[in-house]
Amino acid sequence: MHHYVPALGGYDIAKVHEFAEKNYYKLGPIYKEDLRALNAPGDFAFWLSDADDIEKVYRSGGKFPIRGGFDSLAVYRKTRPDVYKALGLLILNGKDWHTFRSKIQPVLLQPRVISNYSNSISSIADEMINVIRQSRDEKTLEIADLGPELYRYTLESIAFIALDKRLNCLSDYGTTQRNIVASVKELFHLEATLNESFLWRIIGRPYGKNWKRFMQINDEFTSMVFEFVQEKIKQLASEPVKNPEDDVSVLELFLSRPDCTPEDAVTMTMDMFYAGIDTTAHLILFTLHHLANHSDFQERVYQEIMDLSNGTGHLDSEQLSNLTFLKACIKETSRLTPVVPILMRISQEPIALSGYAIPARSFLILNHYTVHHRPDYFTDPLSFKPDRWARKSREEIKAHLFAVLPFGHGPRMCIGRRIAELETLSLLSKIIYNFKVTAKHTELPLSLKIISYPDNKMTFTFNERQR
Ligand code: HEM
Repeated sequence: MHHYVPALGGYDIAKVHEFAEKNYYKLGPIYKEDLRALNAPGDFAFWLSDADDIEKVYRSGGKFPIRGGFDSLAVYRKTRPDVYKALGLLILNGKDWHTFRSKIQPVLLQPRVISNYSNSISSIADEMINVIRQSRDEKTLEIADLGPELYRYTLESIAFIALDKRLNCLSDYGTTQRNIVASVKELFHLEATLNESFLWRIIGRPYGKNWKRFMQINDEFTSMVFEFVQEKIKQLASEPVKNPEDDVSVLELFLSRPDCTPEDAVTMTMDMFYAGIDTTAHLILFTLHHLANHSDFQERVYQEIMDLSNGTGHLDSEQLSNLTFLKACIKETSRLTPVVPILMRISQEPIALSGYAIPARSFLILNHYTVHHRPDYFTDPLSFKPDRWARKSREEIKAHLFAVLPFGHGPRMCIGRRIAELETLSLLSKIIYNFKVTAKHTELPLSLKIISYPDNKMTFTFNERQR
């Protein structure tokens, strides 16, 4: 554990995925860390880099798999019982988690509900294409750092899906919008920074300047979302009840459930802001990086878009789901440079892994990052090869089904998966239809702050395609 002591321990916590990979080669597919000095809910962490073990852990979670994380957010939400009557999906465990998830899952994971948004997300993606055009350097056609621009797209999309509300982060990017985008980004970083603090673990609560700022931003966002939800409740009271055949928003669906309170709707929306902005932006960013570095694959994606759209570039939700080669590129991106490289479960019962007896209440660290790069699972593992996900070659290489799971697995699987996929396919298909993209960097080093962040600015050049 001493490895993690800041400055002295030698581990850079932001590079823990790289240490874990080195440790796999030194110590094997399972090794243990002593957490007793950390006041953690479990005594030991077990790092797992074998896909069979990972499968066993996912399958042994039962109805209520336990996951840790978002500890600072949990402390904050407990200070606001006026709103956070339930702590939300990111934080809850056990039966309370299951009760909350049962209200939300039928809305967010239903394909029809999310595909209803495909036209709106397509318009938001069109606005993002304009942002790209306008943000380019006039002469070089380069955008020095695409990341911050993409957060505008993912925030706008999530706000629209969750709240039925356009924030105008793309078309009318004024001071208010800039503040919202900056605060959302800061929130996630603060959560990660606060949770890394050694002292927090010892004294049992977050503290200091970062904590104050974290509470302030959370308060501001909570009030904003609460207001939107109240507005919607008023609107629903004054407008006739919609025909169930009509398009109904996620917020209306939440509010129309007898078991879902306005506070539940606020909590879920806040979770969507937390978990749905940086993640999706990074998946788009990382995929674009690989396509920009492989012009042959980029051309294949372009041809696929041209074929499916009859040259128009416009694809409906069904056509988007038929972009099989682009989907393979996204999957290969998730393997090589995952947005969520490491996941976690807390064991509820003793479990045997790689021949060892692991006690209950242990942290099981699902080290997908290392699994993704193991040469015995993937030939030429450090190369970007989307064709390995084509149905035929997948059968040939017999990729372990639990090796690459970008959205997790089982009852706790990402509840925003369908939204993330819609946003990602919609924007990437429009980018590749409109531009030939090249990248300044060939490497993509990542740092971990709950999810992966690129170490460098992501600089791309966007040349208009000639048709
Ligand atoms: C590319 C984008 C995304 C990736 C890679 C991603 C990945 C993940 C992963 C790996 C988990 C944990 C699953 C597990 O423990 O088995 C998760 C959970 C979650 N995600 Fe996502 N996610 C993405 C986008 C989104 C979006 C857009 C939303 C919001 C709508 C969202 C909301 C959530 C929530 C609320 C949870 C907690 C679910 C629960 O514990 O019941 N995610 N996500």
